[in-house]
Amino acid sequence: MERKNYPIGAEYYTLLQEIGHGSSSTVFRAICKPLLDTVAIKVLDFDKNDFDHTAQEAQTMILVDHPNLQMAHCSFVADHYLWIVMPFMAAGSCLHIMKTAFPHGYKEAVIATILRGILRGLEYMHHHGDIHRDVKAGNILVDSNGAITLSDFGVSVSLFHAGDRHSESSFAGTPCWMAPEVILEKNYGYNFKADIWSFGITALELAHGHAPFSEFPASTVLHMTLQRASPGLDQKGDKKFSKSFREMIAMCLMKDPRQRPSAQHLLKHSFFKKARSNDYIARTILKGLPTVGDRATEIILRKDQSTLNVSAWKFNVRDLKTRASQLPDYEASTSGKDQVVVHQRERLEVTTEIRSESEEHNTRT
Ligand SMILES: Nc1ncnc2c1ncn2[C@@H]1O[C@H](COP(=O)(O)OP(=O)(O)OP(=O)(O)O)[C@@H](O)[C@H]1O
Repeated sequence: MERKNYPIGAEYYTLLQEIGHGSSSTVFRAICKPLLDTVAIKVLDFDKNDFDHTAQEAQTMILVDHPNLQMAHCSFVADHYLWIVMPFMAAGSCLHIMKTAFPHGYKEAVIATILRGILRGLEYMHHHGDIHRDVKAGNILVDSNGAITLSDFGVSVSLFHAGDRHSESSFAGTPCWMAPEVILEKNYGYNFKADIWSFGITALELAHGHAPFSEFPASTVLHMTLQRASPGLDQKGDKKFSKSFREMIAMCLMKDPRQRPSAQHLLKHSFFKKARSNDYIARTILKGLPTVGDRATEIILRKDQSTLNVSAWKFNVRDLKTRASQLPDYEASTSGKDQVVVHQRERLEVTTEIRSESEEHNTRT
C-alpha cells in the first residue's frame, strides 16, 4: 500500500477530542489539515517518559508493515512532547468496546476473529525478532470497518539490536497479563513465548470481560500467577465455549514457556477456523456503538477510570522483587513442568502482603 506523506509539525494538525489516555500518554482524534484526513495523535510528555523509549516506540510504529500492527504515519517533537501521528481506529480498543457493550465478554466467533488478527501480528513481530511485551485487550484497536491492530509498542523490545530496551528493562508489561518467567526473570531467559502467555490471558479477558485475578492488587496478582495453577476456561459460565477454545488457551498458558507454541504454530490450531472477516466484527460488535470520542468523553465526565485501571497498572516489579530478595532464603524455581514452586518464606511474605494490600484495596473501594 502506498503511504501518503504526512506533514511534520504541530501546526499542520488540529486536535479535536481526547479519545484515550494511557499511563504514559494522551491520545487525540485530530485532523491533518493539508490532507483533510482524520488521524489519531498520541502525545507523550518527555518530562514523564524516557526519551529513548518514546523515540523507539515511534520508530517501531513507523517501520512496521503488517495489517494487524498499528503503524504510524510520522512523528515529531513539539515543545516537550513527542507527537505520534497514526491512522484513526474509530472504534477504539477492544477493552473499551467490551466495557461499553459486552461487559461479560464477547462470543466465540468474535474472539477467534480478533485473536487471529493479533496472532498474525505477533507472528510478524516474532519473525522480525521483536517481542511486544504488553499484549492485552486495551492494546487491541478496531477501526470502523472491523479491522484489528495490535498497538502500543511502548515496552516492546528487539532481540537482535544491541543497546536496545531489552537489557535495560526486562520487567515490562501489565501484571495480570505477565508470564511467570517474566516475573521470575530467571530459568528460561526472556523471549517471545512471554507474548504467547499474554495472548492466552487476553483470550480469557475477551471471554469473561476481565483478565484473571483482575480483582486483586498488582503484587498479589504477581504471586498468584506464580503460585496458582494457570487460569483457564473452567468456570460455570464457560460451558458455552468450545473444547478447541479451552485447549488453545491451555496451550498458551503452560507455565514452562518452552511448552508453549510459537505464534506461527498456534495459527494452525483448529480454534482459528472459527475466525471470520473484518466485516463480521463491524456488523457484530460495532453496530449501534457510541463513537470512541463519545465513550471517552463519558468516561472523563464520570471521572470513571475503571475501564482503564487494571489494564493500565504498570506495576513496580522491581520494588517488589527488591523487597522479596532481601529475605535470606528468597528463591523461586520451576519444577521442570508446569508448576512454579515458591519457597515457604516467600509464601509467608506474600500472605502478609496480600493481607495488607487487600486492606488497602478495601479502604480505597
Ligand atoms: N490509533 C488510535 N485510534 C484510536 N484510538 C486510539 C489509537 N491509539 C490509541 N488509542 C486509544 O488511546 C488509548 C491509549 O493508547 P496507548 O495504549 O497507545 O497509550 P499508552 O500510554 O501507551 O497506554 P498504556 O497505559 O498501555 O501504556 C488506547 O487504549 C485507545 O483507546
